Amino acid sequence: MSIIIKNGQLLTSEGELMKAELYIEDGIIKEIHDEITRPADEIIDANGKVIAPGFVDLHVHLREPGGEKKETIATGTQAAARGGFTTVAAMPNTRPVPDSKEQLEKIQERIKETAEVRVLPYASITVRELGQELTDFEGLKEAGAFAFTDDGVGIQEAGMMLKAMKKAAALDMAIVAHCEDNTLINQGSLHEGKKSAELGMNGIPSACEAVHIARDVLLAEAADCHYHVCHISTKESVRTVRDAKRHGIRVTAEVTPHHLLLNEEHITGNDANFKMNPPLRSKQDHLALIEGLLDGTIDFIATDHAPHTSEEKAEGIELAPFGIVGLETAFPLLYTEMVEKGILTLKQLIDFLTVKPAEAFGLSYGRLAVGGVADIVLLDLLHEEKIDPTTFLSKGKNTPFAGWNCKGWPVLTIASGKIVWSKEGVTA
Ligand SMILES: NC(=O)N[C@@H](CC(=O)O)C(=O)O
Ligand SMILES: [Zn+2]
Ligand SMILES: [Zn+2]
Repeated sequence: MSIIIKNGQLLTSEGELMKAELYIEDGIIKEIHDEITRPADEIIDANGKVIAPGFVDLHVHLREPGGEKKETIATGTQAAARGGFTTVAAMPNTRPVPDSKEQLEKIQERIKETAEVRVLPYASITVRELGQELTDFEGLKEAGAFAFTDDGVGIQEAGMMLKAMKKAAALDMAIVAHCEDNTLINQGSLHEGKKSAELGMNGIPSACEAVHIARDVLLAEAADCHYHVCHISTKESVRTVRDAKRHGIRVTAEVTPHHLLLNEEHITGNDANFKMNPPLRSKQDHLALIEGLLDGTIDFIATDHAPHTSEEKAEGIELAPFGIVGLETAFPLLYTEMVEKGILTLKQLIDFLTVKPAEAFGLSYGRLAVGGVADIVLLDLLHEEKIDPTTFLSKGKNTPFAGWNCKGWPVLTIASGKIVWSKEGVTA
């Protein structure tokens, strides 16, 4: 099976767009030139489109097994493909939790059978994510675990975290942390600040996240472990990661599109589509996250795609579960709100969604290179369209961005040399 992408535009390392054509065969990029004149089974006209590496999202919830009402590996990876993502790492807060070799092998089977794009499954740090007993790291690594995390809940005890980090370091694996101290949650559903006061709701203080990061960077230093911070959200957290990096500690961090684009002041009424963990923080936190991304403190962007049913989200802010979807809106939102507004360049944004997450975890994906795997997205930077959750391929429609007018829509996605999604009328 061979494909030629004609008349596209490629970003140079200097960030300039230049005309380019790609020849793909057997899942591999075989040629990149300004013009390619050889036959192929399929010809894609990319006139006016940017050719970028398929995006890499190292934080998604696919909900299978156990949460199939919210999402499945099939629907979640269809949503990924539509959003331009060709690699996603799936969180282990499923039922059952992938906390044994057997459970992870079952998930690998389902991925093989039903996934549209590459799925890297996380394994849990502790049995059933209960924080009491470490899982079988060796067995889970053998079964193909991407890294270890108890996402959804923080590791409460420093002693348990240190043990996990030492074991992970010995296996050259990363510990990926949802940073939340249970004694500081305060039964909150929003950030403790202006909005929680205004709505008369309990708030989650910034320290709830930052104390775990401060503790964990010291533990990572002691264990010489790669420690990764999920969905960083406060200015104190950014400061702590920045300081740890300065001291040579092996820490990386991700930020979500919603924390880059929103803060508590955007929350309208009692709408649970603004409820996620960590919560939307203050305007100052919001600005600190952008600054942290620009100065290299924060390594990359991950969506934390967290689908829930409409019934669950209709319960209002205090009762609904935490989480919003992100795969199908990440690029258009970030392009429109950050690139068009001059906060990031197009190259910076694409790097934060491709080569940066890949580099942080030593993955070979997220680059366009001859001899490399053909993971590609074509982007239409000019086409304007409003975000409409009813068109989502994800089962989750829970987004606070409905109705936002965006440019920069993915129009065709190729994963491992196979067209996995295309906008109507775009394929040859
Ligand atoms: N982010 C969220 O608000 N929710 C996530 C859990 C998590 O990422 O901590 C979920 O699983 O729904
Ligand atoms: Zn989390
Ligand atoms: Zn998550």
